Amino acid sequence: MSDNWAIRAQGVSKKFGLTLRQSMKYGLRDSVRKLAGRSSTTDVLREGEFWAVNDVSFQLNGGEALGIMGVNGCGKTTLLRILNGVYAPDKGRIQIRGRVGALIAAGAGFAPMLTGRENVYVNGALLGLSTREIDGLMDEIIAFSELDHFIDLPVRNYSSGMYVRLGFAIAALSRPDVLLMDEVLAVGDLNFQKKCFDHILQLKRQGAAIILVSHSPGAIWSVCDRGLFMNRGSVLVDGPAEETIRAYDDQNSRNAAIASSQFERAVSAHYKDTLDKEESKAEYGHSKGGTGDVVCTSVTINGESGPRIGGEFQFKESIEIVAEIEVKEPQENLLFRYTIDAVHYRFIATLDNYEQGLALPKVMPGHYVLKVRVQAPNFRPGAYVANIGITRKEVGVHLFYWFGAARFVVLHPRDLFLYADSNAVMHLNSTFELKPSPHALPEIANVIVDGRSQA
Ligand SMILES: Nc1ncnc2c1ncn2[C@@H]1O[C@H](COP(=O)(O)OP(=O)(O)OP(=O)(O)O)[C@@H](O)[C@H]1O
Repeated sequence: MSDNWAIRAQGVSKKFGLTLRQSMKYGLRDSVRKLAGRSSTTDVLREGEFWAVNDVSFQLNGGEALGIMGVNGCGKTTLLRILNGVYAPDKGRIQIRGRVGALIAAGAGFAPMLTGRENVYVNGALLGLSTREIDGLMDEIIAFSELDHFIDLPVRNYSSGMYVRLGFAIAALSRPDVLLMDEVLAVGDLNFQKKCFDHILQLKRQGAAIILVSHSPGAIWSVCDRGLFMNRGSVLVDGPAEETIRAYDDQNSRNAAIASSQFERAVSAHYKDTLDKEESKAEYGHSKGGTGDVVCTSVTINGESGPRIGGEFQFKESIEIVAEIEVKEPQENLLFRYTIDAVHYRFIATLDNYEQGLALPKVMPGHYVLKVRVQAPNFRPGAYVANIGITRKEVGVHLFYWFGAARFVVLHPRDLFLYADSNAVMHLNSTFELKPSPHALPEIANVIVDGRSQA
């Protein structure tokens, strides 16, 4: 194990009570037990408590940056607060070498009645700087934060962006050995964010250990070498930044699928009465309808080896959509059409038996299974929904429709995308080529040949 470590966390856990009342009751009880010299109950969960951070261990060396990702409420900020000494862990041990600069919540740690300048002195002293050192840093802090004459106004009048500017300038310019940054940087405007990231990278080059909590894959990608992906207080991935980003993307895709189906169920329940009567409400929630001459009783999406629990597929994995169909009256020129929705867009693709070369001039009453195989679909990682519509070719009336009939998730390919972008849904097969221009210097021409670097 390297001796250049700046942070060591071993089995760190922190629990909270679900209600303030309960937390206060347990807190009081624990204090009394401590005073009476009895063993503490901090390392077990009592009724109404949960682990906000659960058995987290990692080591970070000087000059390394660690990104922490995870959905809201998974324990990222609590972990930062433990590292910063705001919370004592209920279990486990933290060791930190050197001065810790932290920006965890906008405005936290500032006395509202004091001016920005006075707060710099207070915070600088808390960081262990002498008054002389703070004097020496003051101009740099004012210039970096771009607060100008606002530095002499009480901070209670600051905007949230101004809090962040001052908070970052104090934390990052006080020559920290460890810098802890929460998502709060996103409050600043884009120019300021860029300046902060440049400064963070500079600190890293100078040997500081950086921990950055962010929901932005771009921020993690550009700053961090390693990442932790957290879920419900625990670390599920501790690895290269790309692995962490992919785990986070995959979880977001799954959550989007679950949230959209829950939303749909809630709206369906709300509209249930009207739904049964109305026939042509083309929205989620009014999810099924039509004349009923043909009905589809189930839609499942299978992978190459059969049904997929959770509807999860690898990127470009072929899918098979299987529908159970009941035809109640003889039908001519039957048309089955699937439409696919992405998280932000409706109807990004349609699949229709006529377009795909299957004419159905006459279909007699009975039960059928409709199978549609899609070879290597080019959906980017994300969550998708399949809707089915059944009509006759020449008649516009829907015999049946079902919005949100099935959902599936395309997982992040291990080695292709850096991160998913929920606005981009299609992957276009293409080739990239980089060749030296005819005017290139001979050195460049020797390095790049047909898009491949040569040693
Ligand atoms: N002081 C507290 N008292 C009780 N519960 C708390 C407290 N602070 C955080 N929690 C709970 O602990 C869990 C983890 O919260 P935390 O703020 O660490 O999550 P997070 O991953 O930083 O979320 P976000 O991405 O929304 O910032 C949440 O369920 C939250 O409600």
